[in-house]
Amino acid sequence: MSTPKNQTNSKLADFRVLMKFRIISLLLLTTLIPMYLANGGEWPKFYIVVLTLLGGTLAAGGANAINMFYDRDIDAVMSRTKKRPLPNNRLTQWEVLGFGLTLSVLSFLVLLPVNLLTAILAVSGIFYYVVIYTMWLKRTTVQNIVIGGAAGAIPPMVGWAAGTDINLFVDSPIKWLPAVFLFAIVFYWTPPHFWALAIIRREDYAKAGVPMLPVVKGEAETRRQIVLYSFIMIALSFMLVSLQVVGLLYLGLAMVLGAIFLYYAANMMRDHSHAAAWKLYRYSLLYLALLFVAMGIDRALLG
Ligand code: HEM
Ligand SMILES: CC(C)=CCC/C(C)=C/CC/C(C)=C/COP(=O)(O)OP(=O)(O)O
Repeated sequence: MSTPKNQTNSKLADFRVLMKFRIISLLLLTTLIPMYLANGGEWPKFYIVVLTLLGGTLAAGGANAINMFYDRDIDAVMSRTKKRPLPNNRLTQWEVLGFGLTLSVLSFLVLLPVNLLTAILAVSGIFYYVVIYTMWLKRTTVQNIVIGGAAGAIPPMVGWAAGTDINLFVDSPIKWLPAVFLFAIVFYWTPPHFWALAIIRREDYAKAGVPMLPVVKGEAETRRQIVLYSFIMIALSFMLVSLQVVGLLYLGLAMVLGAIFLYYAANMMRDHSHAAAWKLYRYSLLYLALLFVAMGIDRALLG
C-alpha cells in the first residue's frame, strides 16, 4: 500500500509531467541567449536573468498544463499521450486547469519587475498557444502547426525584451529587428521539427481526428514541405549576420549545422522509413540548441 508521502510525491511528479520540462529547457535556451545578445554581449543583471527564466518556466509550464486540460479527450485516444495524468485519471480536470491558470498568472507577476513588454509578450505566448493553436487551429486546419508555431517562437522575443529596455514607438528598428529574425528562425524550424514526428505518429493523429499534414495531404507532400521549410529556416539563420548581432564565426557554424539539417530533411525524400524521420526529429532539437549556443559563443569570443 502506498504511504501518504508516496502519494504526495507521485502527485508532484504528475504536476511536473503537465509542465513538459524537457520542452521548457529548449524554450529557455532560446530565451536566455537572446537576453545576452540584446544586452550587447553582456549578461543583464543577475536578478533579471533569474526572473526571466523563472517567469518563462511558469509561462510555458502553465500553457502546457492548460493544453493538456483542453486536449484531454484526444490525449486519451493517442498512444503517445494516453498515459498522461488526465487520461489516466491521476489528476482531476480542475486540478490541471487550476494549476495551469495559477502558473500563468504567476508568470506575469514574476516577469513584471523585468519590464512590462517582457510580461506582456509571455502572456501573449500563453494566449496564442492555448487559444489560437490548441483551442482553434489544432483541430480545424492542416496549417495548424504552421500558424500555431508562432507561439513557440515568442520566447526569443521575451528574452530580447528582457535583455534590453525597448520602447517600440521611440527606438529605432535596429534595436528590435533582431528579435523578429530570431522569432522567424524558430517559426520556420517548427514545421520540420513537428512534421518529422507527425509522420511517425500519423495513425495516432488520424485516430484522434487531428488534421495534421501527413494525415490530410499524405507523407510525400509532408516530406516536400519539410525540405521547403528547412531551406527557409537555414536562409533566415544566415541573415541574422546582416544585422550585425552575430558575426562570421556564427555564420560558419550555422552553415555546418544547416547543412546537416538539410541532409536529414533531404534523406527523408529517399528513405521513407520511420528511422529516417526520427533522425530529423532528434537532430531538429540538437540543431536549435546548437544554433543558439553558436550565437552566444560568437558574441562572447568576437564581441
Ligand atoms: C506548434 C509548435 C510545436 C509543436 C506542435 C511541437 C510538437 C511536439 C511534439 C508532439 C513533441 C513530442 C512530445 C512527446 O513525446 O510528448 C515535441 C517534442 C519536443 N519539442 Fe516540440 N513542438 C512545437 C514547438 C517546439 C518549440 C518551439 C520547442 C523549443 C524551442 C520545442 C521543443 C521540443 C522538445 C525539446 C521536444 C522533446 C521532448 C522530449 O523528449 O520529451 N517544440 N514537440
Ligand atoms: C512565451 C510562451 C509561454 C510561449 C508558449 C510556448 C509553448 C508552451 C510552446 C509549446 C509548443 C508545443 C509543446 C506544442 C505541442 O503541442 P501539442 O498539443 O501539439 O502537443 P501534444 O500532443 O504533445 O500535447
